Amino acid sequence: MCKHDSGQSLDNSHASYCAVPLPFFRPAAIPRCQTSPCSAIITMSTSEEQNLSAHLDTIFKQKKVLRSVVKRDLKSMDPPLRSQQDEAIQRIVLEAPWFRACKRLCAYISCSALREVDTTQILSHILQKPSPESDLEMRKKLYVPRVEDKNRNMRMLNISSTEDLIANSMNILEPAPIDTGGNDREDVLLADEPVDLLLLPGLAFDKAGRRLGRGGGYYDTFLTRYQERAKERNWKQPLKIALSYSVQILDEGTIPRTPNDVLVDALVSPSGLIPISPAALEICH
Ligand SMILES: Nc1nc2c(c(=O)[nH]1)N(C=O)[C@@H](CNc1ccc(C(=O)N[C@@H](CCC(=O)O)C(=O)O)cc1)CN2
Ligand SMILES: Nc1ncnc2c1ncn2[C@@H]1O[C@H](COP(=O)(O)OP(=O)(O)OP(=O)(O)O)[C@@H](O)[C@H]1O
Repeated sequence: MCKHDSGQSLDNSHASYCAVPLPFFRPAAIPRCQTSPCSAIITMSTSEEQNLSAHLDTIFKQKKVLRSVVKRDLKSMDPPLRSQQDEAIQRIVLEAPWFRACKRLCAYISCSALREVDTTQILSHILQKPSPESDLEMRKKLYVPRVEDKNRNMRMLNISSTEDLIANSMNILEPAPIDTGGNDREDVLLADEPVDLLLLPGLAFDKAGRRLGRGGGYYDTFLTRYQERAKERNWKQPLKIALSYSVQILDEGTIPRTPNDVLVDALVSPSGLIPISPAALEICH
């Protein structure tokens, strides 16, 4: 479990769930994890189930409203300011000791139509062809997202070149499941070695680690699965670092949260790294 410097719990099962507390809502009755067997059988009466479902509906509606507000703000961002922030964020990542030291990572392929923080320079840096004198040890292994279906299933597959990418139906570049040699690409959830770092996209964030995604549940599902695997194998948990324009950082308490929402460890904004969890505070020292 992570603790804020304020002492607030960052454990996904214990932190507060939503912006608007509802008196009938009983967090203890919520299944903690829907992707792995639960240790306790939770029984709810029909009326409790109805209350829970109504409560979750309210949160999803609040998220939907917030998404449209943030999308509007992103749309009205001045293009030169956006480029300046894209540059600053990528420079901060590329120069950071936690990025330089990382050996394996998952990162998103930014989509300009979605007005996401650009990752082009970060990806080019990782994928650049090694010169004869460059140290092979310095190379990083990169995994990028591939949406498998509309049921929250997303895999992170290994690529070694941007030529491995093709646009999907949402016009986001992603890898084909088979490489040019006819082999299955390595799936990070099946890999024998852990990743150190996850660079995450999102629509909005706060300084308590909350993250508002695009509503597909892909990232929260993937993060839960990966963290379970790391726990089973006694691996160090990777740092979850989200890249955010200034306008995407909202006041604490504004982003509604359900039990499935995974908190991030830190944000990179144009003004620098914003550490949130103890693991992130550690990398600052
Ligand atoms: N660059 C990038 N890759 C990613 C994600 C992402 O957020 N960014 N994903 C993260 O999950 C997954 C894809 N999920 C996506 C979910 C929604 C939309 C999208 O276009 N949403 C529209 C709204 C569509 C609607 O409401 O019907 C939008 O946000 O404007 C795109 C990707 C995997 N790859
Ligand atoms: N770990 C999970 N297990 C089961 N369902 C999940 C999980 N994570 C999210 N979901 C479901 O996915 C749907 C979308 O969730 P939500 O609106 O919170 O997505 P999001 O956080 O915006 O998207 P993303 O996770 O892709 O960034 C919801 O129905 C939610 O209950």
